[in-house]
Amino acid sequence: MARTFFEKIWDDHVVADLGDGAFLIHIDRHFLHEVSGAVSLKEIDSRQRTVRNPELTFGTVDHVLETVPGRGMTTRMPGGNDFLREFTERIGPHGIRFFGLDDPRQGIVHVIAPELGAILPGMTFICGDSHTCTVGAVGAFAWGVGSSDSEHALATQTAILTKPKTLRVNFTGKLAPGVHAKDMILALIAKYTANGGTGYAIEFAGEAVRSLPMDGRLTLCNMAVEFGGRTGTVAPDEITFAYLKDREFSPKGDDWDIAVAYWRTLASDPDAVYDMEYELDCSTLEPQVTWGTSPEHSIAIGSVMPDPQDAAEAVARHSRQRAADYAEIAPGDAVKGLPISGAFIGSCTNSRIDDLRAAAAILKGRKVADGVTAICVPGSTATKLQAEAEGLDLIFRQAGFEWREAGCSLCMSGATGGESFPRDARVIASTNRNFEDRQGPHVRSHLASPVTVAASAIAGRIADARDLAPTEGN
Ligand SMILES: CC(C)[C@H](C(=O)O)[C@@H](O)C(=O)O
Ligand code: SF4
Repeated sequence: MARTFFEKIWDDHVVADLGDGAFLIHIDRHFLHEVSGAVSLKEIDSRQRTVRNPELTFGTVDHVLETVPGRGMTTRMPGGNDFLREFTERIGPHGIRFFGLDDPRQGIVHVIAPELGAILPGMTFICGDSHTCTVGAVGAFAWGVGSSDSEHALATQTAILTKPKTLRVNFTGKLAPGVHAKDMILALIAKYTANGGTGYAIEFAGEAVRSLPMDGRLTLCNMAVEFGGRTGTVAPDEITFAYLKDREFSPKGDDWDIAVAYWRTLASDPDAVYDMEYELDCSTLEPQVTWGTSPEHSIAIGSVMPDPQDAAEAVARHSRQRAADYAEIAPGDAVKGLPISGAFIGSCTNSRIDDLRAAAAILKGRKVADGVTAICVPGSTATKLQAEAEGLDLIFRQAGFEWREAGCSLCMSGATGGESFPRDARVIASTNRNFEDRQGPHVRSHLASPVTVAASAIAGRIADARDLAPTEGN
């Protein structure tokens, strides 16, 4: 029978059918970070269990770790030191590979896993983190789990799961210059709502996806969870293979050839049937920006906030009104032009080398507006070193951006009292969540691509990078 790409991976990993729709699935790779990882390791230790396959398990520190230059193993998050201490003390004795503070392989889990070739096509991959779906971009089944599932996987190298339905999203047409993967996923979520992908293993397909480099594919899959999806994936192709070749944990020599031959068999059979199909035309897609408190509150940058009363469902009408009140924006207001006091380029959505290159191309020869705190936090130490080797850090610094060490940083810590923007700030961010208080108390976060964030930092207000006059060298 014809099978989809997802069904092929699924079939290859079922250990047992447990009945009532539940399956026992083998886990090929398991990543831990200091927040959820500390909890699952503590559980394992308190029950005196051993880790079944430490060689398939990896750990790093990213969430609460300070990102200012010259940091030590410190955090601003109240109680964060407990996570750092518990995690770093407990991980070593289990023989799990750990990329700590001074390891060039340290960084946000979802950024380092593909960079290291620790996630490969056809694999199953979990982490106690909702954005684990990011790494499905290399052609894997990757999903976020709770700390008890992570504990279960540490002890058994398996997870219990119901089989998700399959959804193919066809991004048709070609992207116009200045329009990026972030715009694709924001527009998709706005079109089909933040629950549009609920219950599905999502495969992103179509011409616009095929021509995206790996960093853009990772951005797409990162926000599959903001779409409600169990996972986001892109079937592997030549771009995937070229990206993975010679990475630290990628197969080498003959093993590489054998692996690629297998990976080529993974794409969906031509007559495979998906449970659902969605479509988004990329040829007319504009850069996106959010106005409210959900990624679903996304609009083309030149358009105005829609009337909450136009939403079909009462729940959506209510949540849009609440979001409008929180964001202090009214129906008919333009988002472009709203003054900002903060700009953040970072997070597992958009902190990879392509993101930093694209933002630097906008920042080169320009200055961040007075009154704007602009911060760039590369997603991994390796990305930071690569950017520095290319001189991108200088461009960021000369423009007036802070250039930080790798980690999650201002992406979420506002909600937990860690690194955050000041109360009431309006900021633009390359992150994935614009929830209330996410980046600080009553901070209003507008989500956009790194180029839109860079252009806005320069303008001091939400701006369209395509409107910038050329500068010398640009
Ligand atoms: C702390 C962690 C468990 C959390 C998540 O699961 O997503 C974080 O990464 C986030 O983005 O809010
Ligand atoms: S960068 Fe943000 S969204 Fe990504 S894992 Fe870290 S806190 Fe979560």
